[in-house]
Amino acid sequence: MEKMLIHGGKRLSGEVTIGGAKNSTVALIPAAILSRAPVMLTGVPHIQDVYNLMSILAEMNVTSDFSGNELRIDPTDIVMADLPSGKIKSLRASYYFMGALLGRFGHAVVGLPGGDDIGPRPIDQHIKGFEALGAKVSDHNGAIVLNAPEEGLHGAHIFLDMVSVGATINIILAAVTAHGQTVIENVAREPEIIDLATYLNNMGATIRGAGTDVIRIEGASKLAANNAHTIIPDRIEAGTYLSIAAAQGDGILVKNIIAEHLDSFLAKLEEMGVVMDVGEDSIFVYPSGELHGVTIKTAPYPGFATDLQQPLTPLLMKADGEALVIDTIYPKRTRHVPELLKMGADIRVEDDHIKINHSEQLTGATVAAEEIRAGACLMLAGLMANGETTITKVDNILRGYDRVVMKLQGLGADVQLVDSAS
Ligand SMILES: CC(=O)N[C@H]1[C@@H](OP(=O)(O)OP(=O)(O)OC[C@H]2O[C@@H](n3ccc(=O)[nH]c3=O)[C@H](O)[C@@H]2O)O[C@H](CO)[C@@H](O)[C@@H]1O
Ligand SMILES: C=C(OP(=O)(O)O)C(=O)O
Repeated sequence: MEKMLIHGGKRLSGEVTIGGAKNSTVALIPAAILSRAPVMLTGVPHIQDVYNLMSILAEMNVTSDFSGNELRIDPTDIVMADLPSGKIKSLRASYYFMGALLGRFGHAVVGLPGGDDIGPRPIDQHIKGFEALGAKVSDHNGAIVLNAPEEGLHGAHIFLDMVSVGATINIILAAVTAHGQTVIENVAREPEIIDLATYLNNMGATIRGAGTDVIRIEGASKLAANNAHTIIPDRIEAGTYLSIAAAQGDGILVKNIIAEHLDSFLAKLEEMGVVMDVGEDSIFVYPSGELHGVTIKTAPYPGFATDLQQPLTPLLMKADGEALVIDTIYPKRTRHVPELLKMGADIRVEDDHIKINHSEQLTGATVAAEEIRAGACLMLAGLMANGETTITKVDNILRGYDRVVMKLQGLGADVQLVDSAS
C-alpha cells in the first residue's frame, strides 16, 4: 500500500484540468451491461473505482479496454453471473449492478460493500423501488438476491421517502427495460443523474424529467449504444482544486468545469471573499486576501454537496472567526477532524456540528485518509502546512481522484507517492 508525502508551504500556480465525474462514471459503467452493442465512454477518469468496475465486468464475460481517457465496454457476450463477493465489495457503487442486472436478466445477486466510512448507507429506498417494479428481494448472507417475475418487471409509481442519488439511479436502471411506464417522485436532481439519463436515452431508453424531482420512464424492450458518451466533468474534483487554489494559489486556472454544477459552492467561496473569474468552462482563482468564516449546511443538489464540505475545511481555517459545517446528508462525516487536530488545527465536533476556528499555521504530521473526501481535506491541509505531511490509507484518495499526484505536481506542489514500506 502506498502513502502520500507532501512538503507543504509552497505557493502553487498554473493550470489544472478536471477529469470526468467519478460519481457519473461509477453508474455509467454498470449501466453499460444494458446495451446490446459495445459502449464507448470518453473523459473517463483514471481512478481505482474504474479499474475495480472493469474487473467486475470481466466476471460477467464483459470485456473492457481503457486507454487514454476512453473506455470501451463490450457486453455483447455477457453471461449472467452472481456477484456475492470479491471485487463487488470493493466499492459502494457496485450496488448499481443490482438495477443493471435486474434490468438485463431479471435476476441479480450482489454483495454489499462491507464497512461504512461516512456513516450508515442504507439501501431501503432502492429495494422499495425494485419491489414496486415487481422484483422479489431477499438478503442471503450479506448479498442481496433479486428476481423479477416470470413476465418481467412492470412499470410502477414510486415515491422516494428521501432524496437519494443511489436509489434514483438504481431504480432507473431497473425500470428502463420494464414493461410500461414508471414514475419516480422525489428523485435526486444531481447532474450525474442527468448524465446517466442522457447516456441511456442515447441507447434507446425514454427517460424524461432528469434534473427535476419527477422522472418518467417508458420501458424499452432492448437498448443498444450507438454513440460515444462524454462524461460530465467532476464537480467535486473541481471544487477540491478551487479550494486548493484559494488556499495556496498564486493564480490558478481550473479547466473543464461546468460552473452551474458548482453554484452553491461558488456562492460560499464568494461569501468567504475568494476572488474568481468564472469563464465558459473554466474558473481562474486569484490569490486570496482576507477570508471570512461562513456556515455550510450540506443538502441534496442544488444545495451544498456533502462531498465538498471536507475539501473546503482547510480553507475555512484560514478565515477570520468561527466557521460552522453541518452535514445533513452524512452527519457523521467527520473523520478528517481527529487528523486535522494532529496538524494543529482548531476544530471540534459538537452534536454533529463541526466548528472550525482560524488556525494560524498548520504543521506537517502523519495522518490517515479514512475516506475519500477526508483524504482530499488532508491533502490540502498538507499543502498548507509547514514541514512534511504523510498521508496513509491513500488508496481512499486514489480510488476517486484522477491522477492527483501528477495534477498537483503540475501546479508546483512537492508531493509524491511512496511505498508504505519505505
Ligand atoms: C443527496 C446527496 O447529497 N447524495 C450524495 C450521497 O449520495 P449517495 O448515493 O451515497 O447517498 P444517497 O443520495 O443515496 O443518500 C442520501 C441520504 O439518504 C439516505 N438513504 C439513501 C438511500 C436509501 O435507500 N435510504 C436512505 O436512508 C442516506 O443514508 C443519506 O443520508 O453521497 C454521495 C457520495 O458522497 C454524493 O455524491 C451524493 O451527492
Ligand atoms: C463517498 C464518496 O464516494 P462513494 O459513494 O463511492 O463511497 C464520495 O464520492 O465522496
